[in-house]
Amino acid sequence: FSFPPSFLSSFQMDLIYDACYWTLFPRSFAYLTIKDRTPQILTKVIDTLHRHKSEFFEKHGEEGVEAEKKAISLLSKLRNELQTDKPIIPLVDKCVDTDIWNQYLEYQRSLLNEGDGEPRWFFSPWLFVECYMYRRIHEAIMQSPPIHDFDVFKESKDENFFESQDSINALCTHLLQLKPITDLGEKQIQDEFFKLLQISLWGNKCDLSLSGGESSSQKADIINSLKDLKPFILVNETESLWALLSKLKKTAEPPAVRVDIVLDNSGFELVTDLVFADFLLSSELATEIHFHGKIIPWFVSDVTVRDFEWIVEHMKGSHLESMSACGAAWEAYVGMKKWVYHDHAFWTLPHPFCAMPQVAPDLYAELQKAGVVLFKGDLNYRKLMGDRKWKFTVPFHQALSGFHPAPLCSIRTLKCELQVGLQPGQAEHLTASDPHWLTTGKYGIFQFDGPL
Ligand SMILES: O=P(O)(O)OC[C@@]1(O)O[C@H](CO)[C@@H](O)[C@@H]1O
Ligand SMILES: [Mn+2]
Repeated sequence: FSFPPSFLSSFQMDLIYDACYWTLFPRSFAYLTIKDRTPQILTKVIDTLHRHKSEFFEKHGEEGVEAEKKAISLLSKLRNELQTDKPIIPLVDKCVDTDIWNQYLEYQRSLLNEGDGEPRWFFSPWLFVECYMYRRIHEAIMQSPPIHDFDVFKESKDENFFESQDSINALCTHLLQLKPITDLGEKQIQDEFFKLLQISLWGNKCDLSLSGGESSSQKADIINSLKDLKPFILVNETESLWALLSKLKKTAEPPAVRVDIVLDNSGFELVTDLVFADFLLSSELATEIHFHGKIIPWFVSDVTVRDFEWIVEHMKGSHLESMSACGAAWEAYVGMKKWVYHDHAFWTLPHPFCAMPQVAPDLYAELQKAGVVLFKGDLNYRKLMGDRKWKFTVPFHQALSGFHPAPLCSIRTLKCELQVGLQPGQAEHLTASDPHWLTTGKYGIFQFDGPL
């Protein structure tokens, strides 16, 4: 396709360029994601369906095999649309979010109307097309009953969990050794708080969409690596979170502190989040934890309710003692409603979070009940920041564009070109020493936006 597209005036080009990350700029990370990574993920999905053919037959007979063929043909069509830069077409399924998706596509169209342009795969905001791709995978499966609830990414998520067993067990052993946590001194509780928070941060390295669906499990000894990893935390505002939680513990009236965690990836990362959540309860820094996950398979490794339940169950059933002890405790937390799992269609829409009060007021009201909300991962960061091309030194609060349901934190490793809240010169310095610092997941941030 021609670049830059001939129907755009240079004024429109400037507007688009400034607004957010677009897929049209060759060599940008956004462009490469759509060009290389997403077709690879689609091919893997098709292959997964192929490999489950006999399972579909055993379960559903000939109908199952027909459904598998249908899903594969829809997915091949999708891959072809992407690779030949076709226009983005409306969804045709009938899910709770179908209309909102199609309205959003209409809105994208209206932005380009003047130049008679149309949103296409390589001519759209990156966040929009990338989310759309996963929504179309879901549509293909949904339209292929009786295999409509097959999770095409389940296998890789479960594999990540099994491959990380040793690290998981070491982490659980560490947590159990601290108990009863209320017997520890204040200083030790604080040290462990920072430690487990950093583990949850580095757990975010293990996502499967950056690796094109290839295995990305945790094999190293994470607890003993924290010291070496510390210099890679570019913004570290963990002290502010500690200060807020210790204050709430002393002053909350009635004495209840709710912490919400907007989850990212299943497998090792989810376990690090659950270990931290367990620590918050056991140290009485929080009295209830609310988790938020996705309603459909998303960005390969993101947590759905099935993954959440599967992990707790497999932890409990593990032959490794520490894992099974943690699994049993976690199942009990769920039973006592000290741990509550939520999901909401908003998390799998393409909207930035500043649109939440309008698009999903119920979810916004839910988050307002929290003492603090922790957002895990890179995609949540992109949505918090509206996937806009902010200057590196813009304050985190400003880039949130008014999104502030409660005090909040972002805990993410850097996997896209977006980063705010850096010191003047910090980005330039990083670029000089490590040109790919923004996209490899090697660096992390812990950013905090304080009380209302
Ligand atoms: O949200 P996560 O799991 O931390 O990361 C998801 C992610 O790998 O997907 C996109 C690339 O396809 C990137 O924006 C981002 O790095
Ligand atoms: Mn993810």
